[in-house]
Amino acid sequence: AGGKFNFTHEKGDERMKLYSNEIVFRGHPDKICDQISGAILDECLKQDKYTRAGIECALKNNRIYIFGEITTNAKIDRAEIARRVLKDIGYREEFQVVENISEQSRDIAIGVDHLGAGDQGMMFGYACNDTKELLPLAQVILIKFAKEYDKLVHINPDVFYPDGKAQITGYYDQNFKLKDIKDFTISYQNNEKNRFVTDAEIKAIAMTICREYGIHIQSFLINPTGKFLTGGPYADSGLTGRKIVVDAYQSFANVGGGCMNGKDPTKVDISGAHKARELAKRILKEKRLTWCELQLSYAIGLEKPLAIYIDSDKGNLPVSTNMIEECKPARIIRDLHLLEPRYEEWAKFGHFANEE
Ligand SMILES: Nc1ncnc2c1ncn2[C@@H]1O[C@H](COP(=O)(O)OP(=O)(O)OP(=O)(O)O)[C@@H](O)[C@H]1O
Ligand code: MET
Repeated sequence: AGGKFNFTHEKGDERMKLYSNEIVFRGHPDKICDQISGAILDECLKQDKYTRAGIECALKNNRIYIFGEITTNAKIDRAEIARRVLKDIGYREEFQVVENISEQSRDIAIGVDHLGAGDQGMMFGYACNDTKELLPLAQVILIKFAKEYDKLVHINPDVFYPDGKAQITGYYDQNFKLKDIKDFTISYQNNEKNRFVTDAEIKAIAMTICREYGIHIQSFLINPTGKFLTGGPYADSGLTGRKIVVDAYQSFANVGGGCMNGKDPTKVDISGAHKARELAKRILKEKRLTWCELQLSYAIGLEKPLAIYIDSDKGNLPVSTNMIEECKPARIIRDLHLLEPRYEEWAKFGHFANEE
């Protein structure tokens, strides 16, 4: 097992290196915006598979702003969708919605209508043999933890509130294999009535998940300010696309910079990223690699990717002509079924958290 980081140790130096990764919970303000963007896109795609959308949200206190570009024949109530998402996450307040949407620029549409990429940009895909999910172990642990926390919020909403996040600072050996966790940092919003009991419940969840992988947690840092009662958009405003690292590989791979949420798949920020992940997994298995990282790049309006770069523990790997064909946006959309309405789901715990 291992990852793309290969720590060189001095001869006889057995010390482990420390590396960290993080996740945010479904009720984190930025993640709320990601899920609303995804949910609006899903509703549009259900009714009109030719929908073009770049939907962004901002959230502060009880007001949600929805803006961006949507060209669709779908008849949807965006405000209602936003309120439904907030309720599903566990927010019980009334939210005001402000909208400002226009159609996609005709100048952009010309290129996309001719099957060209919806934007320029770089997208990275990554896979490693740490886990059966082909993701780094510390990432898998945090995804499982965030999913368990989400269950707690729904089972016991008067005690556990939706906002929060978690971070692992792990000890890694020279093959970049997670050996143990130095600090499991957890910030969870709660009613602050019985922290002794609720902290114990939270710790038990983390320990149970880690035990499955033979990982020991040396120390917990729980709500390190001492208190986390005020949360959600009352403590921190939210924006779509501000958690792009959580959405992808939680710091274990490079980041292209584009957001994957609220964008229809003619936009390569979403389709290119999912294709890069699929190719990384495929190449990893075919070539029995420890890790594989792939970069795709596109120009707006052009069909073929400008370049594909494949890196791995066995060095750079060649790119086939077939691979370039596969990476044309229309092929990706068809092959990966990207017109299915799964975008809200993908925004919840990261885009690669629910792969079959
Ligand atoms: N017709 C056009 N042709 C080429 N470039 C355009 C066209 N119209 C707009 N642009 C440029 O593309 C930019 C959009 O790129 P940007 O990377 O900000 O997109 P995004 O997908 O909304 O955001 P992010 O990548 O941060 O998630 C616009 O701000 C503008 O500079
Ligand atoms: N928001 C734009 C759209 O709707 C995409 C980014 S600008 C190239 O197409």
